[in-house]
Amino acid sequence: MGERIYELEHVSYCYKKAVQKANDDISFPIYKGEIIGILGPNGAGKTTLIKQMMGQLAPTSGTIKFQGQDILNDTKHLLKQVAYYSQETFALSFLKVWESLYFTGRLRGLTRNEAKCQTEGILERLDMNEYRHTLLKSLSGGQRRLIGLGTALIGHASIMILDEPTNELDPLKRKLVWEIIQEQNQKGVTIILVTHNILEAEKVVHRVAVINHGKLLAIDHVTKLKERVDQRMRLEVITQDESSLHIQEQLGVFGEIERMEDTKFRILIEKKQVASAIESIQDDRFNIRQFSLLPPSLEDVYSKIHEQKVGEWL
Ligand SMILES: Nc1ncnc2c1ncn2[C@@H]1O[C@H](COP(=O)(O)OP(=O)(O)OP(=O)(O)O)[C@@H](O)[C@H]1O
Repeated sequence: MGERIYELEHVSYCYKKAVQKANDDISFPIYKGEIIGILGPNGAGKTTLIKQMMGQLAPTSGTIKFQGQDILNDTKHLLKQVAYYSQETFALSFLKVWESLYFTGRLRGLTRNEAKCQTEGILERLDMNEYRHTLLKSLSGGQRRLIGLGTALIGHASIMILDEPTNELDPLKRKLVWEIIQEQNQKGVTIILVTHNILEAEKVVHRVAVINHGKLLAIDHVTKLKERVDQRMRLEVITQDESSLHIQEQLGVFGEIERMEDTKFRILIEKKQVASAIESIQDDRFNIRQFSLLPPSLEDVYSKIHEQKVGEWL
């Protein structure tokens, strides 16, 4: 699997006065050059884990090694190599957009010229040139997030930790961010990504770690995880309003059916029956407005993992 950049060994964290641990005995490695997604519901412990990986919180127990050394022994070494995109950008609120990028670059050791040049490149790439003199606090939530990503990009760190980089972004900006993440990875940057956007993340991440209630529930390559869920194809159909009342029974003959919304159904179909099912549903009596055929997805994996007992997917 290659060089281990991070090694988490039995990492736990308990906030003062908290009843439950925010992280509970988490162990896994992160490899050089990968994009690893850390998934889990609200309050699962993802941000706490990342703050520990940045040396901002010391584990209550367990160890986090960065390039073989306990990170708490040398956080300066870590900070030179890891760019962290946090959900909180308060510290930069009173800077202008260009200043937030330029000074972050200077803090990462860039010369004036390098910082200036990279600031220009990033403003261009993020399509934020027209806001260069605006204070960060006066930007919209999504625009602030983009500049937050910009501050992670400047200085060419070899590892990027991104906490919810697509939150609050419109579809085109989300697409841009996923493209930038892939571009960075192709240049050799290791990317650790926290996101709730499983559908979109699936297209870029190599491995995922799923956590809930502070515990690691699963960690593996996306393809390996997908092999462990129901392999039937998902045929999703949207019917015309008037036919939807009886349609469930009729469509049910093709496979296991689930009503997702009033006129939207999902049928699990054996691969060999897909062709005949698609031909049949086009008959007028089904009144189908739209259909799509999907293989098992990371979202299916995610749902399944949460239905099962802790430890069953490890
Ligand atoms: N500063 C804090 N003091 C006390 N408890 C905290 C603090 N920050 C987080 N917690 C608690 O720790 C647990 C994990 O929180 P964390 O922010 O790590 O979750 P998360 O997975 O990042 O959630 P989200 O997806 O909502 O951002 C939660 O129960 C949360 O209430």
